Amino acid sequence: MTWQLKMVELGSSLVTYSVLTLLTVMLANWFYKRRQKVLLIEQIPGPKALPILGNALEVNVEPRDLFQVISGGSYIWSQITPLMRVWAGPFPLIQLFKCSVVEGLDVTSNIGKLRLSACARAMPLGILNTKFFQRVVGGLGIVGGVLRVWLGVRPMVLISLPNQVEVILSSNKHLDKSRDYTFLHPWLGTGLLTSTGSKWHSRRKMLTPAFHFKILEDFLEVFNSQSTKMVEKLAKKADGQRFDIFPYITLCTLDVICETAMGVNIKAQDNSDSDYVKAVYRIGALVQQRQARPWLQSDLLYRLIGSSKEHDACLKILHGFSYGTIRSRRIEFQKEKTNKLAKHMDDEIIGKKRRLAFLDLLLEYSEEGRGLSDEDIREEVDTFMFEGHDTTAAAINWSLYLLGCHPEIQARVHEELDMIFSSPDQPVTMAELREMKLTENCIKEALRLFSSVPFLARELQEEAVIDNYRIPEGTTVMVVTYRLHRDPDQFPDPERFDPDRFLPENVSKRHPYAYVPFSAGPRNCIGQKFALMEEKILLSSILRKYRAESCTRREDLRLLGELILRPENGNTVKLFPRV
Ligand code: HEM
Repeated sequence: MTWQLKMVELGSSLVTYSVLTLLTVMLANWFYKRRQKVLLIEQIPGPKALPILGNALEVNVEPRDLFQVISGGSYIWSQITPLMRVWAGPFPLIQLFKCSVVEGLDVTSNIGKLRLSACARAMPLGILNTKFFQRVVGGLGIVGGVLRVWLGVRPMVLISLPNQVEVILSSNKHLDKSRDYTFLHPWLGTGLLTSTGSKWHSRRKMLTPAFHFKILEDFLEVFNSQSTKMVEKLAKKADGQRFDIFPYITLCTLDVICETAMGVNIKAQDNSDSDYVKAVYRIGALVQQRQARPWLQSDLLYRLIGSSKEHDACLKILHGFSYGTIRSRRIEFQKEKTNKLAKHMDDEIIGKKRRLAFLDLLLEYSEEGRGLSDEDIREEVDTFMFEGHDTTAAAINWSLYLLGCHPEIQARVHEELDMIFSSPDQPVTMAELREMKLTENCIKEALRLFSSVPFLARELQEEAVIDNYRIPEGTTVMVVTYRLHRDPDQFPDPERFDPDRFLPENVSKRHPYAYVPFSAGPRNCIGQKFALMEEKILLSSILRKYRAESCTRREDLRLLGELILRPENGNTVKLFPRV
């Protein structure tokens, strides 16, 4: 018996020993890999990072200051070297940007010292006037030319030079979105914006034809009718008094996207108090809040101390609306299919062709047996709702803002529009769209200075080499479009609003990745043609009737870089009827 007991004891201690050895080996392996990664990340200059916390204290600012933290912080370091590494806790984040010299900078080496006096001189540039800036400059004192950020234990690398951005955006390997997008999952699921791998590939292939210009042409009617309504609403405001035009434009773009994506006119311009409209706005703010506050990122903590109840209430309204629309369109779709021939003939006789919303196309794909469930369709429709209205609203507002600051350029746009249109109420067709060259260049230049989407982030699935820095797998790389678009080599005198930068002869001189408001490469914006058409129609419909004056000076602008980049205090303008 005793020898048997001994055998059992030996056996169990052998098991314990093996398990412990295995755990030790796994742990050692993890530490070794982690160490390798940290060593690589630490090659990239950046501010000193605390253990565990990394640079989390520097980035723990109000959401409204976060944009300045990233673009402003990157700016300081960019004076010294073009690549910046920041540790977001234990995670590094790297930013690539342009090396340029600011008067007063004391660059003692590639990793130089930034004197307070230099910072004080840099502040009037209007980019750096933030708490973060002062904290970094005052607290860290010496900064390397390149900024890497550790968000806790998470490394981030910020990039903003065209050749560096090309490495990430042109690649077929670096297609995965960073974990910051996961907070959109409850609303958007894994639709085109948030999905990865084979799901993203097959969806992208399926959805690309839905943005063919023949289909977009059908949407002209929606763009025209909704912009007419917006201009009517603005008539009451066109008395030379100051007002915030931002909500007028946003509600119009919301109406446009609802009608084009789901085929439903929610009349947001008439009823901005509807539950759906309110939920769309509120959920965007809640997602942003969560992204900016590390302690709200765990689901459990979000439930305990976050706004999860409000978040869920918004979701219920949003999903309820989308599913309701999908169900009723599906029933209609089935009926129509049965009566297809008769209906087709009716339409032919009265010369009318039914316009299809994106949802109808998805239903068609689903009926063709392409494996799209109602949930799959809902994900895509909600993605269009999310990506397709705030982005365009911001772009139109920024264009109008800049034209309102530059009356001489606005006068040229008025001249162009007067040449193209015989009356201010004439609906826009493809022919007029093609002719609005200066208007389009103004929109492009506004998107350069104030890109609706101010940052893009990818999580590397394999190592990337940027400017001889090896950036390990698992690192978040963030493209800071705001800085990229201010590269003086690509855009001389970068702060100047100059639509002629987009004349073909000037565009051809630039690096293909110098300008990426719609991202670039395989994961670029699928809706960019739609967006430009809509922007041209909405902006021109305002400018055909009114002259705009902006009430905020460029130097007084406060930027709010949340999911979308917008002016913190709205877009206050004065409108005057054109005679
Ligand atoms: C001025 C307007 C717009 C701007 C500046 C813009 C910008 C962008 C950017 C920068 C991305 C890449 C995002 C990332 O990588 O994180 C993107 C992706 C996307 N956009 Fe847009 N967008 C605009 C309008 C639209 C519209 C009107 C729609 C739909 C109707 C749309 C649908 C999408 C979708 C579905 C994606 C994901 C594409 C993919 O990952 O394959 N966007 N957009």
